[in-house]
Amino acid sequence: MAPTTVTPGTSDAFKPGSFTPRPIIMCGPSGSGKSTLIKKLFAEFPETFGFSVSHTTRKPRPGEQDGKDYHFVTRELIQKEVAEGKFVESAEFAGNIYGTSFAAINNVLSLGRHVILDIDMQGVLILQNKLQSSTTSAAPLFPSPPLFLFIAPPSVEALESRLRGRGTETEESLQNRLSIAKKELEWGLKSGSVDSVVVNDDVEKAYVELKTAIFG
Ligand SMILES: Nc1ncnc2c1ncn2[C@@H]1O[C@H](COP(=O)(O)OP(=O)(O)OP(=O)(O)O)[C@@H](O)[C@H]1O
Repeated sequence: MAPTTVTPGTSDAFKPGSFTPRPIIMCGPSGSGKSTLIKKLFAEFPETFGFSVSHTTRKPRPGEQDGKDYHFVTRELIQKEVAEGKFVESAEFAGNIYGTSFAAINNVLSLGRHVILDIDMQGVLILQNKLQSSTTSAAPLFPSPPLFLFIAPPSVEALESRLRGRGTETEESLQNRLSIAKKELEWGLKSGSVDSVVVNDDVEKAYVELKTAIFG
């Protein structure tokens, strides 16, 4: 049987203005297919989803615009704002700091779009902790509750073969990703860790499950 698809014109659940925009947190082991699924969502629903603009301390490349491609900031500023709790997550990569601020996410939500975030398990745990502490505070972190989704590979063996097939990893980084993946799977598949788990065996089937998790 052909998989059911959410087709424009047959449902209002994805039309701008007819849903409450939420942060959608996608996590799952490296190679589980997060980018593949996110790309499909943006291609099918370009008006429904938005990207948050990240901050970085690296210098702009030719053609890059401040506030559009990135918020280009100094190391001092981002470190201060991270310490003040203004960032959902931040990380140092190749000598530069990158991060996603709550303000960047809320900007997308204020445009009436769901905002998709691809965050690793450590980042999700930190965010879930912050959300828990913020329930007692007057200022919530987001205007609507985030949806936590875990994208799982069908098996660790399939994950390994996909990562090898992608051809982006050295043997060392592959082994490192696999050992982190085992811990992430243990956490993600445990009841209560996330709102929904999507097992990415067949990509089209996983995509339908993802849309059901988001649009209901
Ligand atoms: N259902 C699937 N069946 C087979 N291959 C898949 C499937 N889904 C994704 N892939 C392939 O697996 C590889 C990893 O997918 P992808 O890059 O989307 O993972 P990711 O979770 O975004 O990884 P990372 O966190 O490292 O960015 C890619 O080469 C992709 O084309």
